[in-house]
Amino acid sequence: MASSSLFQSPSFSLKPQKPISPPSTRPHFTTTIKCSSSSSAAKCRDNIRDDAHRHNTTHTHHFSAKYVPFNSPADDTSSESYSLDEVVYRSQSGGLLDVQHGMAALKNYDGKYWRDLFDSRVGKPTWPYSSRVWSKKEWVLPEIDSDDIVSAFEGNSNLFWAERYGKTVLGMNELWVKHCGISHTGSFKDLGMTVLISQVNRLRKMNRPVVGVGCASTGDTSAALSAYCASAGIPSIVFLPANKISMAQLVQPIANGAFVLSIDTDFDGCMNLIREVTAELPIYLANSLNSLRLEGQKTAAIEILQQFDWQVPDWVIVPGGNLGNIYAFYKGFHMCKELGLVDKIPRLVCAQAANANPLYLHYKSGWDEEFKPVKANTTFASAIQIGDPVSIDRAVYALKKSDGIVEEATEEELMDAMAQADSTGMFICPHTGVALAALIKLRNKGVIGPTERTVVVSTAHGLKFTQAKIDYHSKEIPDLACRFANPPVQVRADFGSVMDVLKKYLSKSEAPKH
Ligand SMILES: Cc1ncc(COP(=O)(O)O)c(C=O)c1O
Ligand SMILES: N[C@@H](CCOP(=O)(O)O)C(=O)O
Repeated sequence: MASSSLFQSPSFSLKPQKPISPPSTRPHFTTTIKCSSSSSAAKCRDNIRDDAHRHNTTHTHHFSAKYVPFNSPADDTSSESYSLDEVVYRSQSGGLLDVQHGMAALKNYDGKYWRDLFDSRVGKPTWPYSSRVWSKKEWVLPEIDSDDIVSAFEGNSNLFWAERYGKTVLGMNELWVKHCGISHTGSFKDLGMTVLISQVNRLRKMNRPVVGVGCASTGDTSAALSAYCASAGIPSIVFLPANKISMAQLVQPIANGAFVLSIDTDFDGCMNLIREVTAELPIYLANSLNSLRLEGQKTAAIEILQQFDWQVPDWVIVPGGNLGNIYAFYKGFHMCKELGLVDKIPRLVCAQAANANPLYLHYKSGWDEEFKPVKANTTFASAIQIGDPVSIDRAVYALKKSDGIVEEATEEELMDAMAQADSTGMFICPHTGVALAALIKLRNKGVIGPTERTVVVSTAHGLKFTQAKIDYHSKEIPDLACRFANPPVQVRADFGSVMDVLKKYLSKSEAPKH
């Protein structure tokens, strides 16, 4: 992408680095709670993990979960299944797997029980339930010992009422943005990675031969993987497509001590390589091909319902790349319906960049033709520059079951949507721009109505993608008008010059409307 002359950026070499040693064993994230002077010695707590141990707050009622081939009938005991303690990513037929929960045991408790239980855990410094992923532990990894959990108290992300953007740009009263990128490593990947790395931690304590954890990445999975591994003292290995991820994303695994391979290919090439490598070496695969990740990511859907006090929104729009997340959202909503917490699920929209739109093309064919991967072209939404998504079957299933829609956004549409949203007080990533651009199209077509409650899922923090914003506001992007660019004004350092530009600016700006 174009670089800017208006903004000065610090120099940082993208040259491949010397191999970095894996991090040594370090303590996990813990929060120390000091004893008040009046508390008795018996009540005095070292940390919340020890406290949970003492009070056995991690009791899980013997719920269970296992891997089954994706789209297996629920509670089918006759067919292929695997313990979550096995290292397995594919079914015997080579298809995807899914984590299947023992629904009969979960159904012994009604919807109110689950709503009250989940609500009761919000905002308490209790291990591991302070994490909004682990506050749903019974529905995520019911059998893991809480001592094995590696958590940064993920989830609890802002569900933001986008009042001004909704009203002025879309004529909507009920536009909400779920800021999943306001999180430990700046993307929704933390939700899945806490689950996957906790399970790896458990496997390593069981002396299973897992020497490290690896992924291919467009920048966010690698950031989450390296942070959670570093926290648990587990080596991490990341395969990155050279020069295709942002500087802020690149520096994350470097800083967290991952072994970073910068490979001269695209994401799909990296994905093929990590699959081959993890089939040969005892390196555990951390991409969403591994269905454990989606167990954490599905809690974002449950959290949205909880934040709406268990009212169901009409629409949820999710930007899609490797296509695990759209299924994770479906699964979270569907479990809430099946277990009686709510009585319906929202319609889902998957939003793709037009430069990397294999799902959109498949949808436009009426799902009829066989899915064809594409060669993904460069897009400012670089984290979804993916042409051969591993979770295509999961995504199609989720969209069919939720009466869903797929929309696409051109570079101009996604960058304008991002810039316009930023101008109303957000600071979103280009992928969220893709989702907002999809929403604009669906509003213009009358598919989404003005009063329908709509949630746009913001998947990463805007601060990871500052170069894209700099390029836009510098108006340095070929073929883009950059309609909402707001470049800084160069002015001489004297009072008269400053007053001149200020008067010009103020004469153009509108008086506030009351
Ligand atoms: C910021 C961001 N948004 C959206 C996505 C798409 O998620 P998924 O691959 O699960 O479709 C990704 C990763 O692919 C991402 O990093
Ligand atoms: N955007 C992702 C791409 C890989 O997706 P995953 O969910 O399969 O790990 C990234 O940040 O790497």
